[in-house]
Amino acid sequence: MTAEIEIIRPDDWHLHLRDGAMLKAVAPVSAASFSRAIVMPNLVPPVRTLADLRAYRGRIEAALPAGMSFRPLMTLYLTETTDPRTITEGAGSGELAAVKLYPAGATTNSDAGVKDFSRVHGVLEAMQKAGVPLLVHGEVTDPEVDIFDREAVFIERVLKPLRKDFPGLRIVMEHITTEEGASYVGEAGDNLAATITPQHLIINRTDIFKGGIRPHFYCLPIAKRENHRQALRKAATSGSAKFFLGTDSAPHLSSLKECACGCAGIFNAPVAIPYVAQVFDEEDALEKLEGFVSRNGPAFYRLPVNTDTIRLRREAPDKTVFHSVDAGEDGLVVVFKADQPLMWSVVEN
Ligand SMILES: NC(=O)N[C@@H](CC(=O)O)C(=O)O
Ligand SMILES: [Zn+2]
Ligand SMILES: [Zn+2]
Repeated sequence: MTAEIEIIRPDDWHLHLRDGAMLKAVAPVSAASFSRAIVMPNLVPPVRTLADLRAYRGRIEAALPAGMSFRPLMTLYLTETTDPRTITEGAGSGELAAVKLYPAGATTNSDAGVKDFSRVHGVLEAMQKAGVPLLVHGEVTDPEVDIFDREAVFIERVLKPLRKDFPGLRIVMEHITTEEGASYVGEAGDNLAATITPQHLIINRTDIFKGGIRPHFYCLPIAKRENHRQALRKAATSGSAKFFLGTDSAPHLSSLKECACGCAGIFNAPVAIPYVAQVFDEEDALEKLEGFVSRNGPAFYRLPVNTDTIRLRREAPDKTVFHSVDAGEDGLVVVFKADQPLMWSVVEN
């Protein structure tokens, strides 16, 4: 049955735009659906200084088609040598939206991340004071810890002690994938929130191996068992303002995913909103969709909600399918669930 809803234009609170030809290919795709995005700093080399951040913001703006309004919210990559004065200055000028913590080696392009947390205490203090959110890739890197347990162990070993040492620090646990993550965030105070991706609401770990290995379902943190997917759906549709959409759209060339040692990252920018709408529809929670995609994120980041709206339509099933985006000479980026018909689509206003 056809249905149509109108919601405030969404934002994406966790996005990888990359650089160069890839940036030019993917930035317009995100800008078509989202008004703003928190842009991840894991370039090679990472975005470490305010000069890096300004230059990268300029390249993003240059990659957007004329007349397309899209505001990149810029982040810095936390390293053991980040200068606390950078935080104070970036927060003061309004250029710095957040700082990203990657435990060294946890995920794609995280080699410059933090190994010894005692070395970033000064920076975290400056962030706490200035109210700058810390965004965490919440997985331990201890090779002894099973990949499916790394998020739950991170909460115990890193997040709990960190929150004790910095009770006023505002933290977003990025791309949560577990029951433990959802309940820890759900029960915590107002200064802890979480992003949830479309893929973790849709696939579980069995899907990664259905009929053969599916490289385009591989991202980090890796999808977990079905009970975890259910817990994430419950959290996202609960109406709690602590959970909001971060697509973690993370484009990699298909040649680097469909190979013997494929990279982690799912590219979902063209289909993120249709899939999230489908999830909320399946959960009978369409009235909560606007909170999750358009209201809870700005509330946490202390920004106004967007003033324009988008319309979403359910057709049964919609004929729209997305296969890939052309990243120039280097090749293609395959879209999440490529070639599958979408149940929902964004219609022009
Ligand atoms: N999610 C991923 O699997 N990959 C991301 C990094 C990240 O968000 O951890 C990437 O940059 O490719
Ligand atoms: Zn991550
Ligand atoms: Zn990411």
